[in-house]
Amino acid sequence: MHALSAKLKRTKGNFTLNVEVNFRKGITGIYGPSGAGKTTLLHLISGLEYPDEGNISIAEEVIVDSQNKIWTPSRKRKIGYVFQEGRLFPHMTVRKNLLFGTIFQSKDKPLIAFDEVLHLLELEPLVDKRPSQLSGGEKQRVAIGRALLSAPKLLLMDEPFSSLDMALRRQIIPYLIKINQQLNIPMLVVSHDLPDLLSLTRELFLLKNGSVLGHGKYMELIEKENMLDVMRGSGLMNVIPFVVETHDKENGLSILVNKDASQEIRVERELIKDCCLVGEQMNVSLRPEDIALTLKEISDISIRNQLPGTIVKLIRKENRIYCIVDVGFKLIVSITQASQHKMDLCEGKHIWCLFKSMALLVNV
Ligand SMILES: Nc1ncnc2c1ncn2[C@@H]1O[C@H](COP(=O)(O)OP(=O)(O)OP(=O)(O)O)[C@@H](O)[C@H]1O
Repeated sequence: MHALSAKLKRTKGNFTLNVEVNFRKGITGIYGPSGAGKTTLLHLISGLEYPDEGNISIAEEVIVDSQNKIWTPSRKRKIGYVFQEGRLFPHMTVRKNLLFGTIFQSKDKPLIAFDEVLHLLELEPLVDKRPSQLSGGEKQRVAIGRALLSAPKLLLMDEPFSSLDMALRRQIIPYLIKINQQLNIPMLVVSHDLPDLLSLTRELFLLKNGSVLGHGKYMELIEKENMLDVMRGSGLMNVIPFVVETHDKENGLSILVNKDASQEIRVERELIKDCCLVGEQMNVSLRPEDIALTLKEISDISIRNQLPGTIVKLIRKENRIYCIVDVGFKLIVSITQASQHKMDLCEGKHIWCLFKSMALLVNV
């Protein structure tokens, strides 16, 4: 069963959005360049804009159908919408801002109780403050809490990170992951920042010029050339889930393991001091340009991580070659054309991926 299905057409000036979407539960990242139609899509789903034609169903319930003249107003759609800048009421305390969400609950069973929202988003110390006394990340957490208290069947977030600096982004992401794990609702998160989105989800929906370019797992999309082109714009990244296996304090290293791959894969990361206990799960980012390829394992070298793999795809973009390498999970590696020629790299070739322990960036 699809949590959200829609077929929508909407023209604004020279721009036309014409899409068919089917979203499941869990987090989907809506990604695309500026002007692709991401916000328009969220506006149509939430009822802030009318489609010229089309239909929308949430959990199999039809809320819009232009042919049959069905139109459900925003407040009755049971959709939580978190705007870029939070949009809290400045004259109300955090408590009152949160309680505002509950007036939209209608007779339905709440998705989550008020106290649970406080706990989930760690808002207890903030309840008597006003928005002007909060940081950007705290405001964003209150806005998310308010949306959850409206008992939504669907949560929409438009650029939830863009008003936050890097440190605050890192703080918000675990809350969104917790919401996803604890509440069984679909979440659509719009962002034009690919690494941010990948910290949340690998499930992406790509839009360009008002049309759907692709929908699926990041690594599967990346193998398609036209999609790689779009994603290159905001910085391609490998984002891999790992669990902390041990902290080797003597050698200043943390050993991380990925058990989802076809075989267990261990990597070494410079000691992660402040966060992440043994057994904790985390996303680790690795830039495609921080991985080197060699034809054999190298023993006399300071690079700690050396993973054997097979090249499954080579994509040439200008002077750069993007190699998709299967090391148990797929990695995207960026090298120069000169290196490809020198090493005679081709699809199916067995190679080693080398990266320094310091190249692994810990997200959450
Ligand atoms: N009121 C309007 N009249 C005419 N064109 C509009 C109007 N509002 C938006 N557009 C155009 O619609 C297109 C899609 O805009 P939209 O805001 O949905 O894109 P987006 O993908 O969210 O972009 P961004 O990442 O920059 O926020 C853009 O080309 C924009 O210029």
